[in-house]
Amino acid sequence: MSTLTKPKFDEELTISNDPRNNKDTPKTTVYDTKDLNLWYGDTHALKDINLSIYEKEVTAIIGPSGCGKSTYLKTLNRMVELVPSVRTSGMITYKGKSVLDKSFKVEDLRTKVGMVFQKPNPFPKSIYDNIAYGPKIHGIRNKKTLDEIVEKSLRGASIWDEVKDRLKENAYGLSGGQQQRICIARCLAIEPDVILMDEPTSALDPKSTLRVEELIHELKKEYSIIIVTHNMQQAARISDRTAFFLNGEVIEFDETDKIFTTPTDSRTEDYISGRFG
Ligand SMILES: Nc1ncnc2c1ncn2[C@@H]1O[C@H](COP(=O)(O)OP(=O)(O)OP(=O)(O)O)[C@@H](O)[C@H]1O
Repeated sequence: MSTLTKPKFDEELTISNDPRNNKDTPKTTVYDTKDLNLWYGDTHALKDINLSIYEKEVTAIIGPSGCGKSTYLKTLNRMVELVPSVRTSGMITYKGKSVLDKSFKVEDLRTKVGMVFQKPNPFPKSIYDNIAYGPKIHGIRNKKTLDEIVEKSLRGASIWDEVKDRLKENAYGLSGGQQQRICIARCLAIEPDVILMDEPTSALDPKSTLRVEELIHELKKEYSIIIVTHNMQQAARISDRTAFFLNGEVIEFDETDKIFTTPTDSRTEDYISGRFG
């Protein structure tokens, strides 16, 4: 069987006392998905999805094109509602609250759940204003508070040192990799619990990809991260758990090491060893 080994970041070797590494410690879930189905008109895009997303972990979603990865991610923050033909059944809870229930205000959900997209999409504004935008919308006007949020968010996204002397410059003047970290900083500025990432490095060069992967590894100390990726080495490198989607179904969901070394389902094995997809 061809499998991928999971290279360790240096730091992982030093956190063996972390209670999250103790298999006997019950983990807290942020999202629970039960029997979720989703249709775009007649297209049955998600079928009986059951998944738990654990706090302060990186969960990777892998699978071939069109298997429903992005749809699932966009269901978690209700972006999928923007498509008029969408229908759902089943249940998603975020910290016990029913996400798909219309009484859960989408604005409240989005202050807790940030999203980073495949293509870096900074606003055509200064670096500073990109980060301050969300907090301003939430009513923060005090310049000193905004300055602090901007610095903290840019530091959190590992880009402060690169941009601290050019905060008034347009974010479009940055490289693609820097723009993506600005988008991550913009997401951190609203102090979310969860960060959804839809192929966040697929438009980046290998060096920028590594920076973002290292950043994700840092961010999971504070945030729960769900990442859709086509890059199986990336999933193996950075995630704690992996869900393998195929034709709208979750075929297997387990600890990443298990998925990439001893998968239970032969379809998972075929996919991770490159036999299809
Ligand atoms: N807005 C939409 N309207 C109708 N069908 C859609 C829409 N978006 C996605 N679909 C369909 O839903 C299914 C799942 O698509 P989705 O984009 O979630 O897959 P994916 O696994 O993220 O694919 P990729 O890896 O190519 O991004 C596909 O059959 C797709 O054609």
